[in-house]
Amino acid sequence: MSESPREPARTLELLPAVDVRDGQAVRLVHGESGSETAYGDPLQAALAWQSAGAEWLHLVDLDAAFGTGDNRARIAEVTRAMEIKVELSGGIRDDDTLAAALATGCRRVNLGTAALETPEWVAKVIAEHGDKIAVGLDVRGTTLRGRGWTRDGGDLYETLERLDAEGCARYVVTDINKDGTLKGPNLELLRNVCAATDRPVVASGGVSSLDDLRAIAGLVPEGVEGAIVGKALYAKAFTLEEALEAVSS
Ligand SMILES: O=C(O)c1ccccc1NCC(=O)[C@H](O)[C@H](O)COP(=O)(O)O
Repeated sequence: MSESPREPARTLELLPAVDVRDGQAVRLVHGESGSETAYGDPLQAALAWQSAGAEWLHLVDLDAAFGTGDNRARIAEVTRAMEIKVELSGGIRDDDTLAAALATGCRRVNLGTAALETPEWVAKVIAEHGDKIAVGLDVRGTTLRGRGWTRDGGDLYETLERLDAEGCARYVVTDINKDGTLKGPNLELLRNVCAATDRPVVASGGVSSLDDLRAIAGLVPEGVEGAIVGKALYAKAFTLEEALEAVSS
């Protein structure tokens, strides 16, 4: 085992996103319910990213995140069909939803609201499941947002310090103001989070170009491990093959 939770710097991992609402792959703007653009069958989207060479899939149950139902069966079907690693997000907040998520065979889950509202439970599952648990730090400014990003949930850096102390293995950091906008990632936020923790960070939200991915890849030595890419792939700003090539050196 390495002394630091961070592995030595290496190639940026790319996680194409499939966000599921009402059974369909969609993209939102700023994560806002009602701002959906639909992109069809989530399984077809996921299989396309896998065929294009992805090693990870970021799969989100938006209905579970918003409390408007769930896509549990669809999410399980997609996860089971994947040969690549899957990170599951959205509405995982208690023993039942965590057990259902892990039973799909996903590689890890991303907890958001629970880390803000039920910190004792999150500490317990971090202790039980180790690096199968990541925490999503979804922020506007430095204020965390939960319940599908609709409610304030405390200060980013105070929460990060607490989760670090509890042994959280990694963080998925999203600037909500950038998410789904194609306005570019918040590199300053990523740098600041990397400076505040020794755990790996997965960047999410706003990627619009190959240059954005190269800029995030430039933060690998500071602790960024991966980047989630949603809208840019669906909008065909670049292909996943081009993205993988751009971050491969
Ligand atoms: O991940 C969640 O739990 C979530 C909850 C509520 C709204 C959105 C949520 N996730 C969105 C994503 O993870 C996006 O797929 C990701 O940030 C990609 O963003 P972009 O590249 O800007 O499309």
